[in-house]
Amino acid sequence: MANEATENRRGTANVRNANLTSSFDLSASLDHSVQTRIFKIIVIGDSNVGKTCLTFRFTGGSFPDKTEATIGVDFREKAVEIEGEKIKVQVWDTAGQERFRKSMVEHYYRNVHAVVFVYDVTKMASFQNLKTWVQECDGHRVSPSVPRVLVGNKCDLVDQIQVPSSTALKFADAHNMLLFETSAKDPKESQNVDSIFMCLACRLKAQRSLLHRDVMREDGRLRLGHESEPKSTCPC
Ligand SMILES: Nc1nc2c(ncn2[C@@H]2O[C@H](COP(=O)(O)OP(=O)(O)OP(=O)(O)O)[C@@H](O)[C@H]2O)c(=O)[nH]1
Repeated sequence: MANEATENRRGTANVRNANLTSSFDLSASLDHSVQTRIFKIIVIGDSNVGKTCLTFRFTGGSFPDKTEATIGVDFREKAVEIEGEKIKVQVWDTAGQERFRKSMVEHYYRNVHAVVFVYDVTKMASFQNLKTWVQECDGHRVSPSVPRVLVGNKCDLVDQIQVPSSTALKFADAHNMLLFETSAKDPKESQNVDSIFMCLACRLKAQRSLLHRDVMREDGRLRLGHESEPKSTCPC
């Protein structure tokens, strides 16, 4: 069971597909002072799509009254508990504007564990630009096996939606991503926003357990014990 340590809420994701690859290289950072693993998740996409608001909603549980364009990067962290393990989810809210990201891009992608691509469902251009964001990510040698999710934000603006779910789903499928359609603004969507990050955290934890088990298999000694580990209960 995946519990959020700070709020004890569970989210059910508005997930539109589920075909992520199941193995990837994960070497989560460790906060040595408290022996807590840290998962680094970066959030990228055009300026104004709502990256800051989504990260705020997840880490602080609210929608900010006012935001300004992110310069460089903002870090936000949230302590969560997954199957009894305390984990820090470290969210890197990156700048969408080119002039505010130039000097930081290398840092965004270094040792990243998961990537969240965001577009604005009311701005077709922000969806079309996703291919550029994917190229940038690939160009920084982020392994294709690092989990990626696609988030269509601002679903509360129902009368202004320009990007049909079916179109977004095709893109997500083609790029091996889960698709979430949600709103950082609508409080009713709060659990869905949480689910984006909790889903990734659960996958990262599960993948790491798999790697551990595989290592044990190679030396043969703990094989049976690890095969009987409980399976992950990832919300997606
Ligand atoms: N209606 C609605 N507005 C939103 C939502 N999320 C964000 N906004 C608004 O969209 C604008 C941009 O939000 P930000 O979170 O600052 O966007 P960003 O992607 O971080 O922008 P950069 O920092 O420039 O990359 C702000 O005016 C927010 O209030 C949402 O879910 N619904």
